[in-house]
Amino acid sequence: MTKNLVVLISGSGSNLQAIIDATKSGQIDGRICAVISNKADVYGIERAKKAGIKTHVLNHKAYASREAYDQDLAQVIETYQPDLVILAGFMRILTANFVQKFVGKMLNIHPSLLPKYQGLNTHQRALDAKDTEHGVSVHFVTEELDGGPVVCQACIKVLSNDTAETLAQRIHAEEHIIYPKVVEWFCQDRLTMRNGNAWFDNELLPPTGIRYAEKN
Ligand SMILES: Nc1nc2c(c(=O)[nH]1)N[C@@H](CN(C=O)c1ccc(C(=O)N[C@@H](CCC(=O)O)C(=O)O)cc1)CN2
Ligand SMILES: NCC(=O)N[C@@H]1O[C@H](COP(=O)([O-])[O-])[C@@H](O)[C@H]1O
Repeated sequence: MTKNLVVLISGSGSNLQAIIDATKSGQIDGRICAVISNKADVYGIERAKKAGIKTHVLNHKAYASREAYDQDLAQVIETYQPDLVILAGFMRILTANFVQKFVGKMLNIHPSLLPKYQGLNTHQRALDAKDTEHGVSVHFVTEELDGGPVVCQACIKVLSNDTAETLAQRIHAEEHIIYPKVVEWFCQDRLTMRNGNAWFDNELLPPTGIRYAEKN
């Protein structure tokens, strides 16, 4: 059964575009019912409009508290009765009350090999630590920031001349492959979150999830 998807963004929306393309190609058996951004004038909104997808802008700066924002955000999302909420570069920390409404059906993509480098500025942190490998993780969202069970990771080698920008470019390429793939699995009912763990085809996934092919 085609799943209802709602995508949350804050910026360029290249991961949104990858998921739009994957729904249009039939890779993902899902329909993006709405795209919601916490920032106006971001290219991700243009991408959604070009694809004929309903858009909402909920500016967090217009709210007195994170709780108040999250209450309105949840209300908008729930009107679409989503089977899956997809955070695609959504840059707001979500409250426990919000997460509880969607736990087990909310995914995030994070630009590090979790549990390394939860939070922000992951590429520079990997360079500063002189890591030889870096990568991206797709995980279920829980109250703990970037601490939810990992579903899938893609790994890249860090090159001697890499900068945060060149790492981000190469990580983006991996993101645009693994995020649509994970959403595809969820829409096939192959992926679940149970008791704080991620399960794939009824097998418990390891803490680092499924490792996508090693890439340079
Ligand atoms: N409760 C949760 N909320 C969110 C999760 C999560 O796992 N649990 N994932 C993040 C996504 N994310 C990293 O992948 C992330 C997003 C935003 C921040 C952050 O520090 N945001 C600041 C504002 C930063 C800004 O506006 O540039 C904030 O919210 O005050 C850290 C990590 C999404 N939410
Ligand atoms: N902490 C969350 C975070 O940093 N997410 C990162 O934001 C970018 C969004 O790009 P996009 O808007 O082009 O999809 C992506 O690289 C994603 O991993």
